[in-house]
Amino acid sequence: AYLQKPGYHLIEMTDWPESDFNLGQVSGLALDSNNNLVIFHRGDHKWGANTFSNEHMYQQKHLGPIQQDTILLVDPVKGSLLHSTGKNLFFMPHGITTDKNDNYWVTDVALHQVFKIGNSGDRDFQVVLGEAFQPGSDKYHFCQPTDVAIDPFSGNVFVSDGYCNSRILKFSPEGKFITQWGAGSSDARRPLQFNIPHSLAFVPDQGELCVADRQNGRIQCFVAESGEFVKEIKNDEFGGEVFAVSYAPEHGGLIYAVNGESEYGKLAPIQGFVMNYSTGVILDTFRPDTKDFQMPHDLVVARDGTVFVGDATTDQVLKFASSEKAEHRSV
Ligand SMILES: O=C(N[C@@H](O)C(=O)O)c1ccccc1
Repeated sequence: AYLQKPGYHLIEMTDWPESDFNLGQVSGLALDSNNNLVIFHRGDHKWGANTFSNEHMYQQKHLGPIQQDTILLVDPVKGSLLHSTGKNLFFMPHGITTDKNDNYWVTDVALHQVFKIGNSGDRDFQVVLGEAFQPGSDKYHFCQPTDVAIDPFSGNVFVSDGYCNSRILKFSPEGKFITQWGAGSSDARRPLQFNIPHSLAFVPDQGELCVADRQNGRIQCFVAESGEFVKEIKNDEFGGEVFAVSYAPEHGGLIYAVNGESEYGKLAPIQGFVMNYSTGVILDTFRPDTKDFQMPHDLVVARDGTVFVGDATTDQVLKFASSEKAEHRSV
């Protein structure tokens, strides 16, 4: 019940991490079944204005795949490196999640593909969806897919597709197409319209899937089984763009989000939000202690309530804990 107590507030743990991970652009974060932190980053590859053609074709194949390990497993308390993998596999990492066997499911916006890989990083992908470097919008092609979420009960796989397709697809655990929903538009009033579905969060206690509808500056939630629209969560404090969303079942259900700088300029401070899932009411906002967020790109919430945020411009992962907990720490 720490949330209801006055004085609850997430503050940055400025002494975390203890190690320097030499991160590139941090695109995705996940947690494994031990609540270890998984970081998906781009090494020396950067997504800039000329990285893709107007037809969404990746322009830097000649650079080859990223030579650094792109998937890091990190101790959430100390911030020490436990394991790293994923070198020579990816060109432009984006989203990452884990399934109940701690396999990694990732998206690569340059490859326009989704992969399931074992956490030992063995090169043999267990599932590959999409055609390498080939954007498309049928059941077998994506266009800059942004994230993956797994239903822990059925093992079904959800893909947010993406920068240039504006839809959600659902696959079986083995990667067999089941269904899809959504359409593209910047019409921020109508349900099922997306303008960059950018991040996914599965809500296990409701059997729902929430989507950060980035350029529409809102979160849309759906029945995971059918894709039926359930609700929209939108707050003026989002300022026009919502980059990432994460869910925690504690305290009746909390949904977390980070916003982004709107294309119309900085309409609101860039920060994290803690919201009551059923009402959408903001319970807390949080931002770094000293340096501002630049492009908070993904976030995850650990079982103990600590929050990790990956920033794709400062190339950092920041850790936040409730001030009460932090006070215990400082004693
Ligand atoms: O949004 C962009 N990138 C981030 O989301 C990301 O790096 O994933 C982007 C869009 C156009 C050009 C360059 C970058």
